[in-house]
Amino acid sequence: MSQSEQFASDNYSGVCPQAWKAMEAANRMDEPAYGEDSWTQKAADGLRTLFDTDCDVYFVFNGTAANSLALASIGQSFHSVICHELAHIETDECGGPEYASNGAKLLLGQGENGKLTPESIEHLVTKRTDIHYPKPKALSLTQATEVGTVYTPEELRVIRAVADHHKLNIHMDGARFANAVAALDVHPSEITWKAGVDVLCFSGTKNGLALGEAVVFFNRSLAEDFEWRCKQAGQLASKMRYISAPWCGLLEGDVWLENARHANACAQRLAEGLEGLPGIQLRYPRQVNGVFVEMPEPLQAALRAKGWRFYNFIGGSARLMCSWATTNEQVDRFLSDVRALVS
Ligand SMILES: Cc1ncc(COP(=O)(O)O)c(C=O)c1O
Ligand SMILES: C[C@H](O)[C@H](N)C(=O)O
Repeated sequence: MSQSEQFASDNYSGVCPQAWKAMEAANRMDEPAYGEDSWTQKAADGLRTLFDTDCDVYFVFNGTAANSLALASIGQSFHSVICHELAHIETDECGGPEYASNGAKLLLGQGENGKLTPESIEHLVTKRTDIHYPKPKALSLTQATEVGTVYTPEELRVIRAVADHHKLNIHMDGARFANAVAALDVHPSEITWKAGVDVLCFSGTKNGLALGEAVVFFNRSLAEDFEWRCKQAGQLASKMRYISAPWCGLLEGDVWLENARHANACAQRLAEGLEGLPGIQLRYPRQVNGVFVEMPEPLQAALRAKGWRFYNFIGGSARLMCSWATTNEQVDRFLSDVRALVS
């Protein structure tokens, strides 16, 4: 399958040139291991500059590890984590968060367009306060959400007020955090620590890296002993520079933001091209790099027969995901195939 036939996932894309160049630069000489290298220092400092705050930064291999270990740093085994019923930590991490925290329970909330509402949070926290109920301790928000929508700074502030009232820490699954920043056109701090987020799992994998997620603790008290947690979980890379150097490639000149803007723009082009075609309607508002459409089954089958790849997610809608590597030509070719099939 060539890149040109897929809208399956931003996880399918290759490494962006800037990250690759930084990887080559890090490959020129030996460097200390286990994060003691100059690239890891540079990448961590770069993220502190980006967020404009003195946060603790750690690099792990993938998003499930980042989410699981970050949540395990917030709550104990007898606690619970409130998340949306469509959250990746619930649907696609194979019990990772529960396992890493030795049993913390996920409490599933609701909300339109994949976003937890303050009311849903309030309900889950207050519906039971007896000793038999796992005590709510953390709130997990996915930004951008699994259905391609974003929490606005104001929505985050309202949720923070509820979290403060119930002494909850906030974890942010930032698998597509860059796309949310690009879509909202805000400074990254506006939708993280200034909105009361305690820890962010910032994905590099979906933003042009081969692998590598940054776990960014804005609430540094939660980061205590996190490196030991990573080591025990097999998430302390000996040659850490091969994760952190590409991160430097993303941070240099805000490549991370350009990659996200491009992916979002491709999704917008796709959504606009699909709008109004017979039998096709958007399932969720297109806000970042994913387009979720209701599409007749025969049309989906015909597109797949032509070699196009995409997942059916979230109630059967087709998810069309764009990445830094998506091209306008690819989008236009898909649209032309769809138009030919529906005419
Ligand atoms: C919303 C979301 N969170 C987290 C992840 C991290 O998953 P992985 O463990 O595959 O890197 C993904 C998928 O890649 C995702 O879509
Ligand atoms: C869902 C799957 O696990 C992956 N996170 C993706 O978005 O493609």
